[in-house]
Amino acid sequence: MELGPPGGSGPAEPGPRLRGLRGADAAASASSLSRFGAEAGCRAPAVAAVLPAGGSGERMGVPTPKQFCPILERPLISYTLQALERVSWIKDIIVAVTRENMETMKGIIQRYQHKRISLVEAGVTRHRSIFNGLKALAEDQPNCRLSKPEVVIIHDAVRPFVEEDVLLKVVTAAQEHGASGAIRPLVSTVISPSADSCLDHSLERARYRASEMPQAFLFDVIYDAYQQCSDYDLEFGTECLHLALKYSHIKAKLVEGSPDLWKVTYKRDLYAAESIIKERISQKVCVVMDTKEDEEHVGHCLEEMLKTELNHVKVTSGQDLQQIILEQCYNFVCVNVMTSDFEETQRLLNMLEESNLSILYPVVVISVHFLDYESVPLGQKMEKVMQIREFAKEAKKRNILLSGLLIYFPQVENNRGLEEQKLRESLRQGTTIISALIKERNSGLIGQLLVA
Ligand SMILES: Nc1ccn([C@@H]2O[C@H](COP(=O)(O)OP(=O)(O)OP(=O)(O)O)[C@@H](O)[C@H]2O)c(=O)n1
Ligand SMILES: O=P(O)(O)OC[C@@H](O)[C@@H](O)[C@@H](O)CO
Repeated sequence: MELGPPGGSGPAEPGPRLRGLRGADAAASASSLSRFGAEAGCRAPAVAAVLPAGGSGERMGVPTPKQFCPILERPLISYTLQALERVSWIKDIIVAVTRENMETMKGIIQRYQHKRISLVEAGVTRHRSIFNGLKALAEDQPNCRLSKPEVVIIHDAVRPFVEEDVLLKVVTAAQEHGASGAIRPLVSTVISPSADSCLDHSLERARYRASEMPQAFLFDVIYDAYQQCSDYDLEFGTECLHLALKYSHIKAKLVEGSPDLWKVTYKRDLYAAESIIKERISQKVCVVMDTKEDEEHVGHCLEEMLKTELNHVKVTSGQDLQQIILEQCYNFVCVNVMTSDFEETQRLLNMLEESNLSILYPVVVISVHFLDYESVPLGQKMEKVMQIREFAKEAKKRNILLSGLLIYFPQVENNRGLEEQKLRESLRQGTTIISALIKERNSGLIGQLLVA
């Protein structure tokens, strides 16, 4: 049993954070449990979490255990850790991993700056892994440096989409009832096959629920249950709530969970998880441009068109860029009018590097150049614009996906009406390209110069 850095028993740190961001959501999170405590007339409980992460992921059908499979080049388990670290009232997070994966796990903790994590050795079954995690928190263990919690959350490491509200619900229900677990409606009907694989009977689906995670327990309830557990239960059991009922005679309070609580089990689940993450980080876009320009400025035209494709488009000239980065916007459109220089874009890339923003998620940066590439031969500008490939190689090392986009901006007024129509068409095409780059986050397009 190997515990991680002593930081686990220290004050709650909100995990990976952007430089300069006070734990705003950490403060909000801390108040949620203490607020509950006040309303319920009791003090907020000390809470720890145990994450079983010692499986081999056979049903995923790939050599890498699914908890370490990458999503947007980051291991799945890191998303789950991040979700729990957002909750500042969870003081310690115990992760059970196999001895052979211990170094991998330590590398993930270091690279993604996870906090409050302690590692224990997993067991040969999920229940044994959970039991090892609980032992690390029990005070009756030698070399125990973690304080015993009043309430312990148990959550599969391969369920990355867990929010504070459901954690708060199961913890407060466990405080009152001794145990609690998230449930979801069944999608398929449960049937019982006969010995010759024919239908024996089926269950009335509406009367049953799927047991999901997170679950929470008064620590002594679940620890006593595991200590009394039969080897059969430890070997073949899959339900912690059942152990609390069978050995501690506690009937868990069931809490309706959200659809996102599902467990990543098959390869399709990994694709689904990646789509959800991409969708979440593609919502906010920041357009960096000279806002002193008048409303007719092409940058504002682009802004208006982007608003038809993307939900939250924010424009800045640069002053509040630091705050926008702190608010975790992962998509930036840098507008350059009649120049193929990259000063503005380079300035943005430098700020992003200093912020650590791209540690957890790939940041998309699109360097947009409004150029009259019909009347002015591109050759005069290509050598500059082609620098984007070099910039993009360096940016990729920092998980920043940089692409270039040329938007036609006619300067010779032969036929005003036709030129304006061409500009609108190019703006529309440019908007479609920007939206696709943000939503797809395809690292295969970095350094490419796209033409609208
Ligand atoms: N000996 C084990 C087996 C499973 N788990 C963990 O329990 C969680 C849920 O288990 P499951 O989805 O069954 O994971 P695997 O056992 O890895 O999957 P499979 O059954 O497909 O091999 C996972 O986070 C898994 O890593 C564990 O800590 N120790
Ligand atoms: O490890 P398995 O995937 O076999 O089973 C785990 C699930 O049973 C478990 O996560 C929920 O049902 C809640 O107990």
